[in-house]
Amino acid sequence: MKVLVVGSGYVGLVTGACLADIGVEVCCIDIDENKINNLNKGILPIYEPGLETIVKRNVEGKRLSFSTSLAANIENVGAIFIAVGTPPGEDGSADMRYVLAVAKEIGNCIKKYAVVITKSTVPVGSSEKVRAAINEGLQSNNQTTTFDVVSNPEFLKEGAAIKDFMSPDRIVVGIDSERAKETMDTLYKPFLLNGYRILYMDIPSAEMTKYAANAMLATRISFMNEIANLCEIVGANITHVRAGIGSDPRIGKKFLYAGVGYGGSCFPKDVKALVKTGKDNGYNLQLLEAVEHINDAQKKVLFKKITRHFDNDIKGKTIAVWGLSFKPNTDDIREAPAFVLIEDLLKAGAIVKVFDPIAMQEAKKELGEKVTWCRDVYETTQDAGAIALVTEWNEFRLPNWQLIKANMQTAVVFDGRNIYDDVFLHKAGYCYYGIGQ
Ligand SMILES: NC(=O)C1=CN([C@@H]2O[C@H](COP(=O)(O)OP(=O)(O)OC[C@H]3O[C@@H](n4cnc5c(N)ncnc54)[C@H](O)[C@@H]3O)[C@@H](O)[C@H]2O)C=CC1
Ligand SMILES: O=C(O)[C@H]1O[C@H](OP(=O)(O)OP(=O)(O)OC[C@H]2O[C@@H](n3ccc(=O)[nH]c3=O)[C@H](O)[C@@H]2O)[C@H](O)[C@@H](O)[C@@H]1O
Repeated sequence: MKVLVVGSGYVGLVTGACLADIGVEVCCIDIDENKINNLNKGILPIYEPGLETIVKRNVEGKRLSFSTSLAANIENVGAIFIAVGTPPGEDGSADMRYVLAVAKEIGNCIKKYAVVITKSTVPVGSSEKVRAAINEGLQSNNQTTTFDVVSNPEFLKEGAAIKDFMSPDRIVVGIDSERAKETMDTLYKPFLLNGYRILYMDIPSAEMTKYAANAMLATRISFMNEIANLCEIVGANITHVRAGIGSDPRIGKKFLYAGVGYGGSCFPKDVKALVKTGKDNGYNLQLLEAVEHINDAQKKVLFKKITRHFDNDIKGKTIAVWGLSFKPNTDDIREAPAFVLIEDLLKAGAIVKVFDPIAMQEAKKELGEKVTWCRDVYETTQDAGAIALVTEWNEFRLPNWQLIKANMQTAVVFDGRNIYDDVFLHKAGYCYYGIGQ
């Protein structure tokens, strides 16, 4: 089957590359000419472990191509994935403009039955809007081509996207036609070697499942951050508490790490969008409003600890910030907690030296000359009064603490992800602050 993937960002590229890798003929479309030109030269717009190899293999195998034109590539296509962005609008709702523009374009040029699959994260009711936009395109061209719409939200995590796509826990498919189900079975069954995990359901339930999943995960994180903050006040340790509650299988071990708040392109925007969907329907999602407020406050926790340690005077002090991406193994800096910390440090008059193994190029676009860009963690600590660990990259886990201490004016570590052993660092002569301990 020939497939189009519209939107060659994170989700579009991973979807296109993974489908090509099982033998499907895929063309990835994007309106960003620069992105497509680069992809045609083998330059990827994102850093994602393993993706470059798969893209290269399938381009060479002539199963994967890139283009700016949907119309020029639509002939004999059996399925079209819509994987464009749905950023937050000013009122927090998901901005559907890009999805609907693609739907209309599909209506303008589709000549043969195809299944139109929404992979972008979209609010309940959006698939009907997609259907209407395709029909609008068809009518304005006096066409009567038949098509089906399907909701197929994506659950991949950045940094582990290939594994998540190739070996998914589940594939959620919202559907209202048997013919479309055949297409979805054909495309997805090859990925389900370890059992049958396509969950078919009605379209609104599939759309809601995506938001409910992200909102649940965000809730767990805010919950743990609140408990961590209370642990600090009452003298408990969140690391022990996490182990204690996580070993109950009803709770589970994953996604219980307290830290500096969740970031990324999805949790913040999807929680906001779900709250807005509630409001639009006369329902106040109080829990999720609290989840968002707690997260905003948590992004300020390291700054508060730093200023408290230095008696509210960090003017002229150098602070070494380790990690800029919103989590390790990605260069994505969207809503990354590091930027909230850096802005607060700069406002308070601190000198900020930063290092990230992958995200520096992206971060430079945001921060310009406001901070000192360093080649490694050691350079950040030259004359520094403190280290603030924000992103838990592997290479930050066991640096040469002796060397670092010799560089620093005062040996203080603020560990925003609880990756260091406080006893070990105390012995090494450091003053250590974690989260919730
Ligand atoms: N990034 C992630 O890890 C995940 C994202 N999602 C959802 O998937 C959707 C896409 O997210 P990302 O891939 O991160 O976005 P992105 O911003 O990386 O990529 C979107 C791409 O769509 C292109 N585009 C916009 N309008 C277009 C049009 N009319 N025709 C062709 N291309 C067009 C843009 O140029 C851009 O390259 C969002 O709804 C997001 O919530 C879902 C799961 C994971
Ligand atoms: O809809 C999406 O886009 C995706 O959003 C998240 O994936 P992602 O944003 O890539 O990253 P996560 O690994 O979920 O981390 C999100 C944030 O939560 C933080 N986090 C995560 C786990 C934890 O225990 N504690 C914690 O603070 C991370 O540091 C990061 O800032 C979901 O995990 C994916 O399933 C979903 O498909």
